[in-house]
Amino acid sequence: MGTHTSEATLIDGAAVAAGLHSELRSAVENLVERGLTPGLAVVLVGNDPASSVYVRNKIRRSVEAGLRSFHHELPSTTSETDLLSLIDRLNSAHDVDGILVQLPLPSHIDAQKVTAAIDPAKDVDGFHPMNVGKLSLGGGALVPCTPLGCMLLIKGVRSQLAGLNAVIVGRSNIVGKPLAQLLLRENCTVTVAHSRTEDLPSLCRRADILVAAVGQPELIRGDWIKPGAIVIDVGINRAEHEGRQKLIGDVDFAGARAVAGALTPVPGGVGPMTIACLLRNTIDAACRRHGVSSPIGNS
Ligand SMILES: Nc1nc2c(c(=O)[nH]1)N[C@@H](CN(C=O)c1ccc(C(=O)N[C@@H](CCC(=O)O)C(=O)O)cc1)CN2
Repeated sequence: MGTHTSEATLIDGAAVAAGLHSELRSAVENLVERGLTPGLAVVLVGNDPASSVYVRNKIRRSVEAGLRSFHHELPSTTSETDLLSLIDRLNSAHDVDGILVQLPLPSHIDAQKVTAAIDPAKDVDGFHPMNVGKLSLGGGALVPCTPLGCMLLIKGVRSQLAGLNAVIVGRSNIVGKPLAQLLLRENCTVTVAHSRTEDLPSLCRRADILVAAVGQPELIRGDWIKPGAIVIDVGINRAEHEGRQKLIGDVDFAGARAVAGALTPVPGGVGPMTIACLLRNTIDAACRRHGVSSPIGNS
């Protein structure tokens, strides 16, 4: 990536997401004129405070974009059977194109069973085994929203990624694993690191693209970063600072800023892209279900 001397460019995820939202609003307008109003059903079980905020924002953004929005808020005592029968009804509902069950679910409910019960064609989270398989085989999948958002941000910095070394710290089904598939598809050399990886700092120093999705505040230090690298911080860790709640990423922001070429902040980086990509997936799912050409570009 050449010699690096200046401070990293900040990747403004909030601004990119705002641009995407306005593109999606126009796309929905276009579809409504053609007789199709995409519908998104959002299901929240329990009252986890962060999940409640995310769900509220998903509903607000869906309504702003002109989508039909369906909202199901269930108590934390809801049985797995009752949740599965709601999913059954949503699978059969003609006006529902996308179904999202907010995670995490209460511990008495098997999240994998719930995910697998969603019609893969309506699985706008991209978590169903059918979509996971299609993503790894290379086509036609609904792609998980956070990794999709990461890719849009990375490609906004650099459109050709072939041959670059990408290191993802974190192997979750929601972020690390699907993002590895997306980066492989771009011909990156991908390494997925985790808690048992030996000498993580040295591995990270080899990364042209470094993604931190591990849920450990400021784990990635400035001196773990290759000069000029693209650094994507997916971490959202909540901490008390002078009596106030503060969000901290998985990357030491100040340290990284002095070394990286481009860097996402927390908040305002990857997070806002997640909801924008959810709406994008809902529009895609609606177009596919109804055999209508999608008005959204493929970037
Ligand atoms: N069914 C799903 N559950 C969860 C997902 C998901 O993609 N599907 N991802 C996360 C939570 N999430 C969306 O659901 C999400 C996380 C963060 C943000 C966001 O905008 N973050 C802001 C900060 C907001 C704050 O104050 O907390 C930012 O980073 O700037 C949006 C959505 C787990 N569950």
